[in-house]
Amino acid sequence: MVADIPHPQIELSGIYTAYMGAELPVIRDLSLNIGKGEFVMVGGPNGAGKTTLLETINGMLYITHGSARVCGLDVTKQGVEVRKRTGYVIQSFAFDPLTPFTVEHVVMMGRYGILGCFRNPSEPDYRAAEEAMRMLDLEDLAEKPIGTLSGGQQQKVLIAQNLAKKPDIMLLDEPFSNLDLCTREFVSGVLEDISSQGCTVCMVSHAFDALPDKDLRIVVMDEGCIRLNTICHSSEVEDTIRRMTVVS
Ligand SMILES: Nc1ncnc2c1ncn2[C@@H]1O[C@H](COP(=O)(O)OP(=O)(O)OP(=O)(O)O)[C@@H](O)[C@H]1O
Repeated sequence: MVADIPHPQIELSGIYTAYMGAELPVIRDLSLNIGKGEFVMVGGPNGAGKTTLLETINGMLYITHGSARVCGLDVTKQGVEVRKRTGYVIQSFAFDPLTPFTVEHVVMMGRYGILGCFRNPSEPDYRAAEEAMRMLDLEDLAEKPIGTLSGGQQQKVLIAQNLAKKPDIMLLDEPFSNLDLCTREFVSGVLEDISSQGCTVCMVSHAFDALPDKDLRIVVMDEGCIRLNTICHSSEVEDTIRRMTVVS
């Protein structure tokens, strides 16, 4: 276990999270503190509750017991505010080939949640969207219809969309799943940059070959609980997670 964080940005204490209509909670008595700007890898076997953890932090799921504070906000009461400050790249999303939006439209959608209803984007919104596209090297694709892009290109657009929000926390569910090694390294570098600028990065991933060359927090889950919460160098992440998830 790792030392306490004096002012955690994500503060979960004894939480239980249930899906609507489900008899039992998926996450059970889970406590986790994450500090501002940390780079966190969440691992564990299929069905361990990793996505459920991200969606709990984001205020998308029903927390039946315990306390959850994110950016100083009570997740159960201020979920909308939490989501304005949080980017969330969901797992394996693919656009319909006929989706009528271009890449720049889709990236700009990242601004609409914080803009509010019936307000047109203004200069700072266009700037944020352009910067996000530049960071992900998408400028040449800006006017292409999103549905005509490859899976990996669409994945980069979704990351850019969330970066355009300028989030305090970036949650990513298997962001590397469609990416080749070179692109994984590139995206990992972008995530490392935003984390060193103070954005907390919390990533679920089964791919360990393109992590930033530094110490990361590793959270290993199983059956809705945290089995390990430690800090180790990225080169040790795969072994650490493998040791914890080996079938006995
Ligand atoms: N919408 C839902 N309604 C009810 N139960 C759900 C729902 N989504 C997930 N679950 C259940 O919650 C548990 C944890 O699922 P979750 O998607 O969080 O796992 P995971 O660790 O992200 O798995 P994977 O690595 O396969 O993506 C599973 O038992 C799953 O069946």
